[in-house]
Amino acid sequence: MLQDGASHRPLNLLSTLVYALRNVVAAVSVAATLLLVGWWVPLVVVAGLLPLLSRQMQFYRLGWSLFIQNTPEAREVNYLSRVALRHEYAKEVRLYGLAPHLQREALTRTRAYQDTLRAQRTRGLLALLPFEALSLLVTGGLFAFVVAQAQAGRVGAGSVALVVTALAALRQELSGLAEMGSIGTQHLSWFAKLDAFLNAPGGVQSPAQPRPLPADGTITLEHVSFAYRDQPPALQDVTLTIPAGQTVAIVGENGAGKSTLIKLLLRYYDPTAGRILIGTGAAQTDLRDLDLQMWRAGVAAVFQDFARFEWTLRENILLGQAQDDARLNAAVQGSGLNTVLTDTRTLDTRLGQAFGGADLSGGQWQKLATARALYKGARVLILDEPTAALDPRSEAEVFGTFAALARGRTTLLVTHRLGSVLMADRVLVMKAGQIIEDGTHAALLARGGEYADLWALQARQYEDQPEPIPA
Ligand SMILES: Nc1ncnc2c1ncn2[C@@H]1O[C@H](COP(=O)(O)OP(=O)(O)OP(=O)(O)O)[C@@H](O)[C@H]1O
Repeated sequence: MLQDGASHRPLNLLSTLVYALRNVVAAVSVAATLLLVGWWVPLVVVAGLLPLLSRQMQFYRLGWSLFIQNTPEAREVNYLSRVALRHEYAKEVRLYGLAPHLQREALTRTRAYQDTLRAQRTRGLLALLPFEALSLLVTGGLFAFVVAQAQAGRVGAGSVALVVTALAALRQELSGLAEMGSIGTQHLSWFAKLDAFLNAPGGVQSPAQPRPLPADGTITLEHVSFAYRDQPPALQDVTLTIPAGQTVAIVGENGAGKSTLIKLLLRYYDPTAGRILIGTGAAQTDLRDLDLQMWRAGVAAVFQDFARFEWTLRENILLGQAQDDARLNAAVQGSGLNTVLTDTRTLDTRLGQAFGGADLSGGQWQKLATARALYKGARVLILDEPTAALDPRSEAEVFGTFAALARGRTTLLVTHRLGSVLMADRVLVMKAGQIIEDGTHAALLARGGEYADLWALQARQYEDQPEPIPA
């Protein structure tokens, strides 16, 4: 609603004010004309119109409240049309023959909304009728009075014509004023909503007086818990220290809380309880006390659901930073993106269908996202399933690069492919929001716990005779 209004509300508010001013000036001059017949005449006209005007304002207000009530419904319809039209849904929309269903749903919802709107408008208009009749009665009475005066020779025929015109004009101007008043109020309500939105508390904020970034990048979690809004905890009482420069693999079943832990480290959310500290000793600082942009500038990541910017490959890597040829070359080689480049697909090829550009395969996009993270050259590297879309050869090559890249940086690797865990100094096993095992690959295998089970399960899948999956 705010986005839609932004293109026209500010200008419309201004023109509404101008129209309202014009209505006031016109109404005052017409009322002055009527004074010629009698000082009480404009007063009677206004008194006869007031109930109608107040009803009209109510009617316009009703339109606004219906608009607000139906915003969620309008959003549903918008979403349905996005699903029907956007590229990322197209394969499944076609395969499952979704288009007629989407169309039906959108039509049903739009019709329901329009039916409510029509019924409310009809009721509102009918409610105006008695007030309309009252004002006509007053105007008619005045007209009869002026005609009687003319017959008695107290006013001329010209005055009768003047009064008839003035009565109609005054009615029109006052009605216009009521309409402008209501429309103006709607614009102001929109501004009030915009203001509330812009000043809404929530989300993470950078502190007003940030503390300096500690030189040592050790990360400590102290009794950290976190729950998404209205959800059960995704992390529960996690306590952990990751010394600067360590490479840590985080494994565990779906929904265990691995990505949530990463989101907290990037400060997309703050812990619901406990705290995250950066540095060691006296310099140790709560993550919430650091400048947000400064902290994030020191972190590079390849996300599970990395962004596919529909720009050139080069722009996808630089993301607005100045180009450093040596770094760019290292990022292209290190990510395996060099294998994606051809005579016709260079770093300056535009990607994405929106602009008629070329498209990449899932794995090629992933290499591009990796090149972006490598180019950033941060002191913390986060890899959340960074090779999920890569073929085995590319995966092996990219892991070779990661191992080299991880040297000297704190690296967190979230993965389900346990083979890739071997590059890590340490493995954390998560389950139901908690860290249930913590140690080196060898130590965890020797322990014979969850990690050893997962390892054995995955190893069996590569054997010639895998065990049957239990029913
Ligand atoms: N944005 C969100 N809003 C609400 N709940 C969420 C959100 N993101 C994740 N969750 C929930 O939080 C829990 C932990 O999810 P998380 O994504 O951290 O798991 P994960 O270990 O990374 O899983 P996977 O291996 O499937 O990627 C899950 O129960 C999930 O449903």
